[in-house]
Amino acid sequence: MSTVTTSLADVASSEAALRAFLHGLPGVDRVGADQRAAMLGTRSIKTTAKAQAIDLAISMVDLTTLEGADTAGKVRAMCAKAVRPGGEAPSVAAVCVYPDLVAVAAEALKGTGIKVASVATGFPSGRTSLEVKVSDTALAVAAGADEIDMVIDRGAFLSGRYMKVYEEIVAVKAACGPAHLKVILETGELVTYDNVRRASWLAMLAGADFIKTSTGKVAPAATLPVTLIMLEAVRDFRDATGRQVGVKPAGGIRTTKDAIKNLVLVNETAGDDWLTPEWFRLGASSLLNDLLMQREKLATGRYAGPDYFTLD
Ligand SMILES: O=C[C@H](O)COP(=O)(O)O
Repeated sequence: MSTVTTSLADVASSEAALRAFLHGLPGVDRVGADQRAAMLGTRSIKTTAKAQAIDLAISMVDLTTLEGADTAGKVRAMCAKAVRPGGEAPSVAAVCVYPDLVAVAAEALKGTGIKVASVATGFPSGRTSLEVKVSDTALAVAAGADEIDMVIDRGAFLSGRYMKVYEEIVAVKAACGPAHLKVILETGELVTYDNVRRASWLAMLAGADFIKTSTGKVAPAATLPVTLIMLEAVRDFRDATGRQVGVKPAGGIRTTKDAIKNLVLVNETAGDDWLTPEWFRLGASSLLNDLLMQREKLATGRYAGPDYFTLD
């Protein structure tokens, strides 16, 4: 049952209306969120369910490299891994790179069905003009990006200039054209859980197709309580508007245990409508290796040799 009952039609008609709506959202019970996330994180699952969960998690991975030292060769190698991770494992959902490497990834993934995601809008700080953000986005889409992972203006958000944040998301969404837009809230900088809920709603009201926790450059990144709050937000947003929005925790998700905790959180919070790569992604640079290692262990009873793929 949605916790939001006001009409959303005029919510963004003015700064005052937007502020009133966002500050009118129910407050987040911090202790409750931490406790619920911790409790869900303790859920164990049966072996067969674990094998299925591992393959589902693999299919949800946005395999990511976002380093200044990235090269075309590294991206091509990562794309090969994305297509055939190993054994009978499924392909990942997407490859996520910087804008200047989108063309390399698009070429490498042509015809595979794996999406090309590009960060944009002055990632990771976002500290640049809207003109540059829109241009950054348009160039990434023109180079072949199917998805854009943008960052919000955290300075504007934290100083209560919500309309600036809203209007930037609207402008970047327009520049995306056919590409899907993931909006990175950088929750590690938002200070409170109430701000995570507000930023989630702000991004969805502005047209986000996905809301994403983090750039992976700020700690803490994808914590379970934050992901829980964002899953509650997309659930309530769909109840209120009928539109489904995806969730992507990213940053610091390293182990199969982390991944399965996230899947339990999705199922128990938003429901199984989100338990697909279309509506839930795991943004990670090294998680895939552990998923493959645990997959091998489940299948053969032993860990494979040291020839696992590393992005480093
Ligand atoms: O968007 C994805 C993140 O940058 C990946 O973070 P990670 O390197 O901690 O897995």
